[in-house]
Amino acid sequence: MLGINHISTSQSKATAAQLNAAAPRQTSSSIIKWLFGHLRPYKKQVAIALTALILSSLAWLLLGQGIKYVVDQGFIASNKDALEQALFIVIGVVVFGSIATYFRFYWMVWLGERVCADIRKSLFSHLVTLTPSFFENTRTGEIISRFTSDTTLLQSVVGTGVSMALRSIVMFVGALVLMSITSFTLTILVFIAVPLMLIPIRVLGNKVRIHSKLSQDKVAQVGGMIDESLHEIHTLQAYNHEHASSTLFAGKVEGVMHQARKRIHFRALLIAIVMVISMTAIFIVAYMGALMVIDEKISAGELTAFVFYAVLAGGAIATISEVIGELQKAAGASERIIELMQEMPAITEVSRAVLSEINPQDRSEVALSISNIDFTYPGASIELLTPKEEKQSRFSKMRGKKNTPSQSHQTPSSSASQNSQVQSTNTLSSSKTAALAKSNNKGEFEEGTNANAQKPNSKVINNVSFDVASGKRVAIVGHSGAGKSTLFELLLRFYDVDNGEIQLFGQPIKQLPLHEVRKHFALVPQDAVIFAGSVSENIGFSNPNASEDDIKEAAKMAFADEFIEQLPQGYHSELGERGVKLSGGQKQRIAIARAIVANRPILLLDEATSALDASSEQFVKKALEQLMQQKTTIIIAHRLSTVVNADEILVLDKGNIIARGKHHELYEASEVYKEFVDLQLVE
Ligand SMILES: Nc1ncnc2c1ncn2[C@@H]1O[C@H](COP(=O)(O)OP(=O)(O)OP(=O)(O)O)[C@@H](O)[C@H]1O
Repeated sequence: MLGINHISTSQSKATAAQLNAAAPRQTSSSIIKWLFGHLRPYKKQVAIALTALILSSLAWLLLGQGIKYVVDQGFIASNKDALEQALFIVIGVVVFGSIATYFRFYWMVWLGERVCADIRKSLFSHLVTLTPSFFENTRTGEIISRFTSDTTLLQSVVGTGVSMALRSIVMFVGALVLMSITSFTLTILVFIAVPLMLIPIRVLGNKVRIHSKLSQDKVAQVGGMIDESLHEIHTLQAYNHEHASSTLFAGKVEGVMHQARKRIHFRALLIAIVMVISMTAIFIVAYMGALMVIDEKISAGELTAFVFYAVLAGGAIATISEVIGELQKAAGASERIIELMQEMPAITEVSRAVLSEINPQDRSEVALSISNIDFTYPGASIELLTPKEEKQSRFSKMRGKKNTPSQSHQTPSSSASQNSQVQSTNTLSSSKTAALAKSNNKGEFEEGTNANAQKPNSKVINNVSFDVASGKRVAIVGHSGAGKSTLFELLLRFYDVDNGEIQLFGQPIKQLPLHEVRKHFALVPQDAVIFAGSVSENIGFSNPNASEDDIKEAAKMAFADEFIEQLPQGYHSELGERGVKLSGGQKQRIAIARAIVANRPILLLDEATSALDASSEQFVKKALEQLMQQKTTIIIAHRLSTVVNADEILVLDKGNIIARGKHHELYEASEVYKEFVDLQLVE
């Protein structure tokens, strides 16, 4: 079956930790540069936010002077007029500060949201260019987590965190200056108290951070389990696994709770200790200040203003230390996002300058020409290295060389696939690698056997050659695991062949842009893929220029129009996630209509093996016939009628073409084909 649904939740997938291990570590400055690089297009908004931030901070600092005036000129001098005047000034300052705060808050949070939206957009655009091998080796849950929680973390840090930190820095410096002007002696006293406060902030803050990280990891595991259970709900329920899954889930949630308890404990302790130290320090400073007032060294107003500034400065320090923790978290999140952004597609296009396009007029008689191709899945051969080769491989990796010994025989043109092999080697978990090695060898691989002797068997496609003339129909038959779907993957250039060449209308596909190759193929996988969306959106998915009429026309040709019209909102009916509201045959007809709308010259069809009821079967058969009219078709055949009507049949066995010809010739000439037809093909 063609693995169109590449993202699965297989246990054997590499975790992000393994992915991260392979990626180069980011330095703090590169992370900051990357993050603030996203602010560059919004210089105007940054300027407004910063101006508002400075103005609002100055307003709050000015308030201290207002308080001093109230105390000295109003209270102490018992002057009602001065009190009234001071009241108006203070209210004016408060209103001004509040307006500036509005702008500061609005634009800072706006910038956070903006940066987050931009990062999400570019991350998604990048992810959809990565080749399937990447998604086979990375857990979906991890990618989703980078998308959602990591970008959300950045959003809150850029929006709120940075704003709070900047405001606190301005406040702290301003308060410090005003404190020293008000009373130098008291300022020195405060300076003795500040380090006392910083010690618990540093020690306990570290503990809080460690436990936050651990609890984030545990939350990610919970997310992974929800993702897996809900996607596989049918299997879960069919095996009455609800209770067992719930128990397992409860265990994981309790794990989060346990971790959270430790984090909360340290956080609460931190708050309590900082409170004791800061309040004690303030009271001691206030006491010393009161003594100075009695000795008439400073005025009562000055003391009040001083305490006000000391509280502001203390608050600013607490905020800064909190934000530093947040920034560290954000740095981790940025690093995880940057790693994803730096992940390169395993398939690389040759330089734009030498890329050509296929002119529809120049389409040659031969639509596809496949010559002597070999292919091994990336990473599949690593398990087959001899201990000596493994040692060499590790050594060359340590020295930064990319080639593993098993790749050294490859031609320079296969460098992209070499890169992908190196990537996957780095990221594949050992269980996956072992599984792959086993599957590729069809059980022939045994521990302790000579690895070199096994090497040829790891090839999924072995020296395959065939041509498909324009307008002809080629059927591929073979046992499960013979390599039929892999051939499709190679034609669509999801992977590069290790040796040999594939030509599309006379041009090597490696010389064509990827989109140019793929725009010549319409793919109908065995399991029809339905996206969450309306019927129209699902059919029109393959062609953004398709009109409503084109979509209806295609649905009619695919014998889907009738059942679509019976849906509650016809073509606008929502199909639900993965098309849960449709039957198997209906999904297939939607997929066929999608291929009709695409109107591509070559069809890649993977005939469904799942049994449909007789009338559905007939509809799907007729729909496929419509689709294949006047098209070049390669079809992975599971039905007798398909092979009987094919212009050529290729019999694939363990990656080799072992027989080819028309049905009646092969049935007579090839034992394997005869056996295959008799046992496997349905009427
Ligand atoms: N992404 C992959 N990574 C590693 N090995 C793979 C991958 N996909 C398939 N294989 C292996 O390649 C071999 C050929 O698989 P392929 O899916 O091409 O077979 P198939 O003939 O289409 O089988 P089926 O009829 O069961 O779909 C199998 O041994 C399979 O285990």
